[in-house]
Amino acid sequence: MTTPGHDLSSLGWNESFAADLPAGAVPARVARVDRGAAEVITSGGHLQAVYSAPLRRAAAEDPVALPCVGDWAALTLLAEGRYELASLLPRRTAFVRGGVRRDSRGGLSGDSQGQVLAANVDVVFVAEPSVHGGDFADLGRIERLLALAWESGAQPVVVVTKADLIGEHLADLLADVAAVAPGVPLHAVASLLGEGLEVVRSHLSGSRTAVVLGASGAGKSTLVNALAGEAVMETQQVRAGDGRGRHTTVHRELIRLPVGGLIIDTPGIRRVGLYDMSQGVDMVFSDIEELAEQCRFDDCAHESEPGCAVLAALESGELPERRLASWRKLQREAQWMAGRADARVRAEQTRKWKVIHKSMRGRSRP
Ligand SMILES: Nc1nc2c(ncn2[C@@H]2O[C@H](COP(=O)(O)OP(=O)(O)OP(=O)(O)O)[C@@H](O)[C@H]2O)c(=O)[nH]1
Ligand SMILES: [Zn+2]
Repeated sequence: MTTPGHDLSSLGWNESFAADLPAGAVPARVARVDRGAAEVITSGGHLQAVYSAPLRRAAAEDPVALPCVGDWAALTLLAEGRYELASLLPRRTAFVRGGVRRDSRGGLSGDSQGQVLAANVDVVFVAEPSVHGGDFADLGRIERLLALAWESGAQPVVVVTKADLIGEHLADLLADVAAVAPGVPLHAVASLLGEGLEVVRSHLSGSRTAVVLGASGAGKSTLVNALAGEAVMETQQVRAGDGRGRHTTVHRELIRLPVGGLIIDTPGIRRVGLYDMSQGVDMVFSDIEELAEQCRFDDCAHESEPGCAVLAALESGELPERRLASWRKLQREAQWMAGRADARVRAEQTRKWKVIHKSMRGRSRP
């Protein structure tokens, strides 16, 4: 095993990853990916590493095997002095877009055509403004983003941003948000005023890696800059102010904060709220799942069944109507998405059979 420089631990390297590193390989974290190559950070600095032939073959079989930002990779030194990205260390967590099951996460044998958007994320900050376009924080959006966060395997943390805009009603709002985020740390910040940042920052200690999910204008970039203590991300004001488009700046996807900790920010992660989720829904609504276990019938649909614990909780006011509706809506979405993933697997199987048939026909011909 190579002894990594102290640099690597600031990138999130630890003994657990070290135990997975093949003998003689050089560890590196993927900062950005291109076609067939990745920009990685080693203890020696940034370098480009081309994918090995076995890695490319595995990726052709299943795109989940493709390196993505946040991955830890094993590099081997080629004769010409260049580095090759030989393999990926098993992922601890992953944001996967498109129907890859949890058990295949990070493995090299996903069962459908998924795409990994970010790997080895420890913390997911769900950013929701206290006030947004005249409305109060959107509880449904928080639930949806929490589902995605749980699905990834990372620890969700809800951050109510722009707390200065709601004034004296903050405590009431936080109580509402806490009710839709059982068991999830909840903080309020006013990034522009530098308030509430310390406790949010503490989730990054030990060089942990975070992503920030939230709607456009939720204050994600402002939050990251405030956490960093300097401008590491472009905010909407900057973009509007200097009139330059985003394309003019070199956009970093793995951002190391000067105060410690890392942030992954990619276009894919920015759009992740529009993608799918499934098991995450059960975790966000653990209170309803627990109620459902007490229903008289195992297959209770919580519509009109006698002895339904969910309806009883609704009746008593213990379970807010809005939350039940939100649960039903997200469940329907998750089912629809799961159905699409199944369809994709079926299409894939059909394709494989066609290939096999073709080769068999080819063989029987002279
Ligand atoms: N009042 C107040 N405004 C804030 C605060 N944080 C951010 N804003 C403002 O909200 C707007 C959006 O902030 P950004 O940080 O650019 O939002 P974003 O989530 O990164 O937006 P996208 O890049 O579009 O996804 C900017 O005009 C910020 O100045 C805050 O703590 N208080
Ligand atoms: Zn029921």
